[in-house]
Amino acid sequence: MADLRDFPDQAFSGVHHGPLQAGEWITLQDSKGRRHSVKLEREKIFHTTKGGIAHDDLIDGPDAVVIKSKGGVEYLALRPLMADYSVSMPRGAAVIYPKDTAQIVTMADIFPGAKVVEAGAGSGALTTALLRAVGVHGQVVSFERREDFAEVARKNVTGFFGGEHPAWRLEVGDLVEKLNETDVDRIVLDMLAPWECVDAAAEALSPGGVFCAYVATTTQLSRVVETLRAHGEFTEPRAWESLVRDWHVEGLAVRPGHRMQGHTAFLVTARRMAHGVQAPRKKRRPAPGAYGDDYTGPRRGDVGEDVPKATGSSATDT
Ligand SMILES: C[S@@+](CC[C@H](N)C(=O)[O-])C[C@H]1O[C@@H](n2cnc3c(N)ncnc32)[C@H](O)[C@@H]1O
Repeated sequence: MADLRDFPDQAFSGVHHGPLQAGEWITLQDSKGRRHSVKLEREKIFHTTKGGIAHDDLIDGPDAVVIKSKGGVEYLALRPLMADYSVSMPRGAAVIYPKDTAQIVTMADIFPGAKVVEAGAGSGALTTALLRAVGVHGQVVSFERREDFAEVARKNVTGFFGGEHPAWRLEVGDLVEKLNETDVDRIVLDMLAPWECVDAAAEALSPGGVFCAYVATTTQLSRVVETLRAHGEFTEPRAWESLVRDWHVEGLAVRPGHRMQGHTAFLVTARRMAHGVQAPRKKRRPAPGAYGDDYTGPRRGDVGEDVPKATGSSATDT
């Protein structure tokens, strides 16, 4: 095995320099912003409605050029950034989009040299970002229970880094059954039922380690948060979502774009307490609709110091 100290800083960053090479993926973008991912191959033609573009006209030339199709239409030819690659690569399972990947890398505090566990690997979009963040001196162990998806992830991740990333191990199987790592710094879960993995995650995480789940629906969100609370040895979970809106900026016409990246999923993070140490919990009122027969405390709509007065007249406010 190679000595990791021999790797230069940019080894396995997925960033290429120098002339475009046969076998590389590039993005061709037309004047309307439509993008096409193209794998450069000798003697191949990229066909457009306005004539073809010969791959050979790009191979051995510089990155970031304008190339014309035979019919005279201009295309911008660029090496893709990681964010471009992750949304255009072949998919098995749905991928995490760059807006959420960015949140995960920062808010789950993925750092160079970290030991990270991830499930499920799906198509490998998040895996790519995790590997880039931990670098060659870190470790990412990805679990994927579907063999066909694991294969897609393997191809996408090695395709991006131009070879097997030395910090990556992909395990085919269920995280709950196969996870036997310890001293894990961060665990990131993107799956249907992350609450089923809370005990296994707690066993694997170091004190202070970060648990992060990405869930699409409010019912999943509620279940994972309540499971973390019930476990006891996690700090109070934090839940949020991010919405991204581009702006149109042209002369005096400066306004929000008409479309935005709205809901994709919620993120939940919590820190692992030391083994045997319970996190202090704020006293909570039962959620509306959860009053038991023997409950005599304040109810929504009561006026009290800690109970906001109900406004409006929805059915749950009565
Ligand atoms: C939405 S996909 C993950 C996509 C991935 N994060 C990406 O960015 O490409 C969810 C994946 O989790 C896998 N999965 C669900 N539960 C799992 C478990 N307990 N252990 C391992 N993989 C699991 C599913 O097979 C599926 O491929």
